Amino acid sequence: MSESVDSRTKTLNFNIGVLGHVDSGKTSLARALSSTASTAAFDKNPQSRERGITLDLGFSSFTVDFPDHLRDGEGQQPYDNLQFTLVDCPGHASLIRTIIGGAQIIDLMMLVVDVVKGVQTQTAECLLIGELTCPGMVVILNKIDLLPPNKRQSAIEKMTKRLHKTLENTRFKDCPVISVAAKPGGPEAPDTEEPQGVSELIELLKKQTYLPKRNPRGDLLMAVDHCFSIRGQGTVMTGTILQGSLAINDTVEIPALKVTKKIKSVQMFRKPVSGAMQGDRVGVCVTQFDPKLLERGVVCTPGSLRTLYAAVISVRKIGYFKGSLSTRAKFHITVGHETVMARVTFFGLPPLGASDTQPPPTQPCSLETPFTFDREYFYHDEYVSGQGEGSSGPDPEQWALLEFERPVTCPSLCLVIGSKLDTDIHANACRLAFQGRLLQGFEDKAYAETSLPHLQIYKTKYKEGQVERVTDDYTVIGRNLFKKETNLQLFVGLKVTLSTGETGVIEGGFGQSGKFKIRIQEGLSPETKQLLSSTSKKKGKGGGKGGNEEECKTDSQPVNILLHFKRYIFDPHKKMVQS
Ligand SMILES: Nc1nc2c(ncn2[C@@H]2O[C@H](COP(=O)(O)OP(=O)(O)OP(=O)(O)O)[C@@H](O)[C@H]2O)c(=O)[nH]1
Repeated sequence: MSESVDSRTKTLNFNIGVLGHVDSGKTSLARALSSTASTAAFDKNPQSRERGITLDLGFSSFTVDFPDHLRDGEGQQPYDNLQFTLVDCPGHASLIRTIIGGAQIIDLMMLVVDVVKGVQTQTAECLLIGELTCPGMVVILNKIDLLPPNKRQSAIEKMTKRLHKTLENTRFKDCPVISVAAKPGGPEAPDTEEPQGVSELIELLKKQTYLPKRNPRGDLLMAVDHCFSIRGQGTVMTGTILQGSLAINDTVEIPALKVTKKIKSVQMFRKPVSGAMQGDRVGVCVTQFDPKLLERGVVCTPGSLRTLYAAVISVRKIGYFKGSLSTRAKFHITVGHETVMARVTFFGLPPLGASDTQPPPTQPCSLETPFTFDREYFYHDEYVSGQGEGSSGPDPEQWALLEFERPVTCPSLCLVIGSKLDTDIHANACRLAFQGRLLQGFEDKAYAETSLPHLQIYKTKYKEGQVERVTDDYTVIGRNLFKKETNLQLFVGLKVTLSTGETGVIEGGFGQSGKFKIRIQEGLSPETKQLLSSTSKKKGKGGGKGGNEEECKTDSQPVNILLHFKRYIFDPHKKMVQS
């Protein structure tokens, strides 16, 4: 390792996400906390300043002494100091895609709540995103200067209690709540006005810091959030290394542009370094390309990411989502760092007793072993289970097939969030619908024919009709099972059961009105014949092959016909199989 890398490894970089409802004071707080601003910190985007809201992720950092509790057993500290990188996420509801992307690179989340307004819609969504993506959280009650001094303490205590109640059923039920005034006096106040509670907050953040797992090995994956060019030098991409490491002279791929580039230099918070690894926030200068082509995206080891047209994911419903998860419906799918529309087919194993032909999968899904589907699975019409509050990890019982509207580039096993972003943002409703992990991706456009030969998703259907009349001891005519327009050919050969116990096989249609002929293999029992003839018996005019035999026509339909079959929702071979 070179000297500069050695000196770099002495600083632990810890990423803190700043999330919360619009205008809760996230940017003000990041500004109050930070000493060193990176390229995009503090709403430098001119449009952002014009609109007074954060439009993109902002990054800034400050360095503190290495916390005592992170020293090893002998009192040695593995790093010289601790650098907090703040990832200021936009609060506006329309920017939720950016928030989800930002949340995936953080080690700790600061949830900023306006102490006067309490938990608002986006506060709740951010809390949920934090639950899905982030190991720890600190709640910041901001704008305490707006509370009258004589009631301040009691108001803070009341709000803290309320928040703990909100967090009761989440992973963050014991998380600390601290109050501050990031910008006392608001926008009109002079910058000389000192923020309140910020040094206490820094102490709290130090206490909450843990040694994040950083692994320099494996393929490189870097989330790029900004891109610009430097005349005469090249194009700089800034972002966070999510996986692996990089070094000067490495060749990296930019999958969105389908190009590879050589790394010319690397910087961490304006200091040149020769390399960086997982968890580090870097600026990487590569050989020139037009920065406008890559506003956001990923950079990786050449060939390590796949472009997927479809995927199978583990899936769990988000308890706060009030809408229905209808299968074959379209959802916004955030997969890795991209959000695209996809058609979603939910499926799971058959409920116990529903089928005796479906053994459980030999290889339950896990984060380590990609899942392969080698048998048929039961299909759920409407996905209803998983009432938990968005806890992470795959649900071994339920999956979904995603068919993307445009191909996505992502790492395997990455987080997937399904949402209904077209829901009215003023509707005060949670838009995040389900979460999961990507288990199997399909790179082939014609995946249904080639890549998914074994995945069949079906639905068990029950239909009930009635015997209309008997034509002979071995044949009855049924009705009310199919519509006039149903293609009866699809049902020929399927087994039916009569409510009197006999079994039969659908032989074909009878006439034009959806009636059908059933062959009773063992023949009708005398009791059934009696039943069918007793209700209302008319002398037939003869018909069918047994034209000379007695024909019975019933008016009150005493004998029902039960048909139980599998209808395939997804089947590359498009066949219909009876269970
Ligand atoms: N009185 C008072 N006003 C504050 C405080 N902190 C922030 N503000 C004001 O609240 C408004 C919003 O602050 P920002 O920091 O832009 O809020 P934000 O959460 O980053 O906003 P978005 O990123 O657009 O969601 C600004 O007018 C700030 O001056 C505070 O502690 N007290």
